[in-house]
This record gives sequence, structure tokens and C-alpha cells, in this order.
Amino acid sequence: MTTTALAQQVRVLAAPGHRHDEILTPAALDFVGTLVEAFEPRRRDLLKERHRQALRLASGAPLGFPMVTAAVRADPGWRVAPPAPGLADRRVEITGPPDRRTAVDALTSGAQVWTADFEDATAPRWDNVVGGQLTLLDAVGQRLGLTPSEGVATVVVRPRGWHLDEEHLEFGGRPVPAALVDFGLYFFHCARRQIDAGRGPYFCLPKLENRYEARLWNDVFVLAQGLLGIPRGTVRATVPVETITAAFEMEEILYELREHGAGLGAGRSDYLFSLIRTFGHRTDFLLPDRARVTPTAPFLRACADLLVRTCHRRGAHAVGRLSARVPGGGPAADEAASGAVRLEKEREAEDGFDGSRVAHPAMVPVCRDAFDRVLGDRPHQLDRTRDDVEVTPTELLSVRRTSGPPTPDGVRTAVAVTLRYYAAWLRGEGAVVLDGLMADAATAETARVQLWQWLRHRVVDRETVTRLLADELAALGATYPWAPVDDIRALFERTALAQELPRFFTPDAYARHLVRQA
Ligand SMILES: CC(=O)SCCNC(=O)CCNC(=O)[C@H](O)C(C)(C)COP(=O)(O)OP(=O)(O)OC[C@H]1O[C@@H](n2cnc3c(N)ncnc32)[C@H](O)[C@@H]1OP(=O)(O)O
Ligand SMILES: O=CC(=O)O
Ligand SMILES: [Mg+2]
Repeated sequence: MTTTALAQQVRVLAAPGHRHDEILTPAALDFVGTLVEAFEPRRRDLLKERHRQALRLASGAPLGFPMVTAAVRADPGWRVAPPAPGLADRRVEITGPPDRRTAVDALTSGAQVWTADFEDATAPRWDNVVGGQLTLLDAVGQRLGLTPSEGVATVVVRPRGWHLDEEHLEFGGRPVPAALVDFGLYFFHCARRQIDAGRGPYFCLPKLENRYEARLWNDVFVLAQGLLGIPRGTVRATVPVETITAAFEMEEILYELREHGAGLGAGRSDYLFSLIRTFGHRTDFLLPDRARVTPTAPFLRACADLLVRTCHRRGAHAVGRLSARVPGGGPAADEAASGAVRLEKEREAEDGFDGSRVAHPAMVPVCRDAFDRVLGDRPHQLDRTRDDVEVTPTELLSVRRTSGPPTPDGVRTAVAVTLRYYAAWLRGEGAVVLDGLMADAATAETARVQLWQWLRHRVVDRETVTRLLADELAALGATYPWAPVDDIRALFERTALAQELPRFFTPDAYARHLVRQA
């Protein structure tokens, strides 16, 4: 590694765990330190800009396609990098936390891609963070007992978002940005191995809000590749469109990342979460029960159509939404879950997506069949340019046609899902099954901001929520005697009932409960 001497060192503020020394080597920590030194001031500025943009939108500023980048959108001459090995055919992608058991099952699930998710599927307890890196090291180093290459999915790593800190590492007296920890450690240990295997290193970038955040990632890739002597343009990154502001900058995000760009993904949970976080104060953005906001809602369809059109114009893959349905409810329920996933994936394939995402191995063949029917032997359908699509800002924001108050059952479900997910997360589990559906951090974020919105618009009264809170906490305590009910209640009160909506629940819960827990 060619690096200038660092003025500071990255310090580890946690007791050494089993095999942690394989990941937290002095060279790897220096590599992370170099990234932090180069990019932390910009990250902090961009987080402040998120805040300023939120205030502007809350005070009525219009959201539209940016005027200053009209030339980028109008220029037909640029494309993202060509599809990289292992990412040309991505008709089925499976996501999951980077633990060993998941890794083995995901890699051999028949999916083309495994997204190892440190963001939504991982509660970032220190042992999960370092353990996740060890899983990746073993996966890439073929130490999981799998037969190499044939039939094994391509690894894509999803680092935590820009908003999170990693408190177990310190640089210059401050916590290290979690995104740079997850990215940096993986890149340092695994990038060369992935290049030798001909498949990587590849990333999925969570919760981006605008082109500047994509530019920051691109600059991180450029520096990281340079430091390790890896040719510029080796990395590939996919960006799920998980925020309403990113939906207005799809072209710009691809443009910023173009030398490393691999595609965009359609969002649902985080996308709804972002819509409410951004426009929750407006009655025309009042959303009903989450279960009633299906992918056919006009504003979600507009986003999906625009995504396919944008990607294919620029030579990038369009990846469909993650299906939260998982089996386990008995034959009839499982059949219904597969049927719903089939419908969703068939629609996406017809709409021009090149592949889609599932949360469970049982849904891999369902997704594959749906895309096989449209793609046949072709790896993708990038040639389907969707010139028929013309999406206006009004259509992206046309929530009114889907809006409405919640049902009593919807309110109870939102309370229960939030509480039960908080319980799992505080225990170190980032993805669980709740009511037959996969629940991750984005699910809980959506549930808690919906409650906040319903209370704010008085379509649900505080007494009802207080009563449901007491009922559901009692049920939680009875089912899970280990659950720290008082902590969960307090977290719920701070993140769903407060006057001012906190942007995320995770930084609060992390700082109070996960730091120095393991
Ligand atoms: C961009 C984004 O939105 S990222 C999305 C973030 N969310 C996720 O990634 C969640 C993905 N899903 C999961 O983590 C899991 O499916 C869960 C936690 C919801 C459920 O897992 P389980 O309770 O283990 O489910 P279940 O008992 O049905 O699993 C059966 C087997 O399938 C495996 N399995 C289940 N889900 C997955 C998965 N996503 N990847 C790999 N293997 C899986 C289990 O490990 C288990 O394996 P085993 O028989 O070897 O023990
Ligand atoms: O990953 C998708 C989402 O919206 O969350
Ligand atoms: Mg998400």
C-alpha cells in the first residue's frame, strides 16, 4: 500500500474477540484511517446538507429534477462502465446479513448475486461488524467449505450508510464513519482476492440522498483503488433508489459513479420511510397501512419506470424491489407467498428490469422463473430502452391517489412491528421474520414514521397508541422474557412519539445500547 504517513492512528476501543486480529491488522486500520482523513470532512458537510435540504422541503420548497444538471440528463453521450464479470446476469439477487450460515446458504442458493448487508440486515454490534468481515474473508478465501466458482453467487457488499458512526474505532478523537469501516476493511482484505477470482470487488450503496453523496463514494473508490495499486474502474457499485430525493437524481447518481456504476435498484421500505420523513407533515402525503401501499401504487410505478428508462439509457442494470415474503407459515401460506412474489417479479421483468431481489432462498427459483420467461438466454435486457416512459415530478410525488388513513389493524401492526424489531435489534439481530414477512431496519423505520405521521395528522389518537403500546409491550415481555421492555418502550417513545421526528432510529439505539456491548 502506498500511503503518506498518517498524522493519527485508528484506535480500537473494544476488547479483542475471536479472530479479530485477522481483520483489525495495523495495515488495514491504516488503510481505513487514510480514507477517514481524506473524506470525513466531506461526509460531515454532506450530513449537514441533508439537514438543510430537509428544512427547505419542509418549508415548502419544490422538489424537482435539478436545473443545474439538465445538461447531464440531456447528454446522450455518456454511459456507465460495461457490466463486470459476475454482474452481467443478475436476474436473482439474494440479500442477507453477513453471518456464516447466511453466507453459505446465499452463495449456494442458485442466485447470481449475494448482497451481504451491513446496513438494514445487521444490528451493528461490534462482534457482528467484525464477524461480518470474517465471513467475507472466509467466503472470498474459499474457507466456507464450498466448491469454488461454478454455481456460487457473486459477492456484493453493502456497507452501512453515511449517517452512521462506528464507535469502536476512533480516529483523531472521533468515531470513524461506519461506511468507511465496512467498505475499507472489506476492500483492504478482499479486493485483490476478488480480482483474482475475476468477480469484484462490488458494492451496493445504501440510502443515498443526492449526487454529491454518490460523488463522495466515487472518490472513495478512486483513492482506495489507488492505494492498493488496483486499476481505476475495477470497483462496481449499485445504488438502490431508497430516498425520494435520489429519485429526482437517478441520472446524476449514475453519472457521478459512471466509471464504477453497475446499476440502480428499486426501493420500497426505505423509499416510503424517506417519503414520510421528508413530507410527513403534509396531509397529501398521508399513507395508509403499509400493506396497502403495493408496488402498483402510481407513485411507486412512476419511480420504477423512470429507473428502468434511466438505467438502460446509460447501460446500467435495473434491479427490482426486494420481496419481503418468506416461507414458514404452512403450505397454504407458503403457496400464497410464492404466488405474490411470482406476480411481482413477472411484472418487473415485463417492465424491463434485468433482475430482482429476494430475502429468502425459497424465493430464488420463483424470481428466476419470472425472469427466465422474459430474458430466456439473454443475461439482461439493457436493450429495452423504455423510450415510452416520460415521468414528471408530479407523478413521482402523486401519493394522494394512494393516500388515506390507516385501519385499526394497520395501527396495531405498526406498533407491534416496531417494538418486536427493536427487541431483535437490541439483541444483535438485524433481520427477523415478523407476521410471515422479513423485517429489517427499513421495515421498522417505515412502521415508526407511519405512526408518527398518523399521530401528527390526528387520524389516530395518542390514547389509542398508548394503549396499544402497553398491550404489545406486555405481549413482547411474555413471548420474549429476555427483552429489555423498558429500554424498548423508551426507544419507541423517542423515535415514534416525539414531536420532532428523528431522522433514523439506528444512531440513537446504537449509541445507547449496542456500543461496547460485545
Ligand atoms: C437493499 C435491501 O433492502 S437489503 C435487505 C435487507 N434485509 C435482508 O437482507 C434480510 C434477508 N433475510 C433474512 O435475513 C432471513 O431470511 C430472515 C432472518 C428474515 C429469516 O431467516 P430464518 O429465520 O433463518 O428463516 P428460515 O428458518 O426460513 O431459513 C431456512 C434456511 O434458509 C436460510 N436463509 C434464510 N434467509 C436467507 C437469506 N436471505 N440468505 C441466505 N440464507 C437464508 C437460513 O439460514 C436457513 O438455513 P439452514 O437451514 O441452513 O439453517
Ligand atoms: O431496499 C429497498 C428499500 O426501499 O428499502
Ligand atoms: Mg433499503
